[in-house]
Amino acid sequence: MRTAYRVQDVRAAEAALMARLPEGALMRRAAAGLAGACAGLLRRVYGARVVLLVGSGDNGGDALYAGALLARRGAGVSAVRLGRRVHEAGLDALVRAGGRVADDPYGVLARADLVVDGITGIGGRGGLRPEAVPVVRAARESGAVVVAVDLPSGVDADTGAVEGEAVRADATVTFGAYKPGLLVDPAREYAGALRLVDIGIRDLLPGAPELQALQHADVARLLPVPAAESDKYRRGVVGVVAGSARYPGAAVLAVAGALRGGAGAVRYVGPAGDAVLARYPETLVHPGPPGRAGRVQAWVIGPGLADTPGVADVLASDVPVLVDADGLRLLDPAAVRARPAPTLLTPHAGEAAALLGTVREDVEARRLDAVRELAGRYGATVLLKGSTTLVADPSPGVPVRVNPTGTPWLATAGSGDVLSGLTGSLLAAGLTARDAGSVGAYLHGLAARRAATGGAGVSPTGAGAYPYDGGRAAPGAAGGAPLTAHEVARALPGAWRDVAAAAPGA
Ligand SMILES: NC(=O)C1=CN([C@@H]2O[C@H](COP(=O)(O)OP(=O)(O)OC[C@H]3O[C@@H](n4cnc5c(N)ncnc54)[C@H](OP(=O)(O)O)[C@@H]3O)[C@@H](O)[C@H]2O)[C@@H](O)CC1
Ligand SMILES: [K+]
Repeated sequence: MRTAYRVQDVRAAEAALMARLPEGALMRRAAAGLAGACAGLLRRVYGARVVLLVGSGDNGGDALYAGALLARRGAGVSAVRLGRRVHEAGLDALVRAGGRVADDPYGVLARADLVVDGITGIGGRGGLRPEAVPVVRAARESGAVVVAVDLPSGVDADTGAVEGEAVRADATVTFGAYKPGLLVDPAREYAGALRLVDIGIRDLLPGAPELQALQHADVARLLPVPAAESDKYRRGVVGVVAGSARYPGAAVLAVAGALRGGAGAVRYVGPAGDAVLARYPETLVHPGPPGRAGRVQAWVIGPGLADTPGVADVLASDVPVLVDADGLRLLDPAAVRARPAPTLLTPHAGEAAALLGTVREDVEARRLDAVRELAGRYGATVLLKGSTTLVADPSPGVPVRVNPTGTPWLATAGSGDVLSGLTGSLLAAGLTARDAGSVGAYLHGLAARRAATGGAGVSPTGAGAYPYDGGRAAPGAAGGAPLTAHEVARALPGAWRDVAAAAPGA
């Protein structure tokens, strides 16, 4: 499992460790890790042209010490000063190693092989300052590999917000712990491939991180496995209330997901029974209302529902309920809060904005805050869809889960319907709402990657989600081809097998 910690927690852990270590030891560890990563990104260090963008603080200090190490290995290293101050000891080290301060930033950037962004790290406030903007643009346009130190400068470490412009890195080398902004959009997009350098603070961080990103082995442990004596009812029945005369396809896609989510049977309730049966004859079909359809262990309601009634009926049940799409528009917040059984809401940014009484752009700009706020307000688990899907528990202090397997190819009609069915099925099979949401999102993303790439190009270790292979690959840039929601559903069993193979002892 990858975890991310807030700046205040990282700083507290660093302070506790620094008190026990000689002066400068932590920065030397950070710089050594950074220089090693830079060397790995250069074909050859000797003779390579490296430009350091150096801000006022210790982030610039890291860049300068790493630059000194590269200069000692024969790189030509130039520092571009962008702050009001500079880390003097770091600058001394660079100059002693043969590096220099650039008189012509644009000239050295135009010839650079590698640019090290040390403008700001966890001490940065607001976006990039105006004087840094043209320099950062020149770095990007130079064609050099851009490596961010700790964080891409200009992104907010704790929230993942990006105000104005920020550095777009090919890779980010971060110290001690991931920061939330490295894993959550929009900042995640700026970070490129991630590498974590251990500087020894791990045991000094608090027990509960701010964020958790599951990997294959974590998901494998959570997958429902039928016992020898299981029958379809013991494995769980998921009820799917979806589709309408206008949108029968949503019912078919939600059922397609539900059939691949581990429940023993899928009960479809609604007007699209014929369309569902034509594609999936194994489905149990009932015209409704849900209260009369028979016993289920979890409900999914919402995809393609239009204005079909049923939401109140389902919310009144005593089993876990997943509400998506049109269901979100029709739900009564008081009824959600009053439920004794778990509720999982699965909005995209626009639906989340409607639930919060704000606009979509606001949710997209501060996804982590928005998902926590929604979960608190509704007393429900909330899965906020997006390229970095988030799952928040209603109890404060429980880490938010961030899904690492998303791909831009998933932004296709009907893929959310598949996710609803899949996740509801995991709920029926007995997973908690938080686990069902994070496992559902993980499998769904992985299935989309498999479908988009024809099964290739997906790392079975889960490391592929944040590729760091010495190259420039970033999530979503993994290649692939357009896909349909049906293809995502069809790729789910393969994704499931990939993940299950990572289980300890599998
Ligand atoms: N602590 C440790 O042991 C270790 C820390 N480590 C490293 O230190 C980093 C944190 O260092 P930090 O605290 O000095 O903050 P940092 O991010 O360099 O920026 C601070 C200065 O930048 C300025 N500034 C602010 N906003 C700005 C903006 N928008 N645009 C431009 N400038 C802006 C502002 O100064 P001002 O210019 O206002 O005088 C502010 O004082 C951390 O990310 C990691 O890399 C590692 O070596 C491991 C050990
Ligand atoms: K930086």
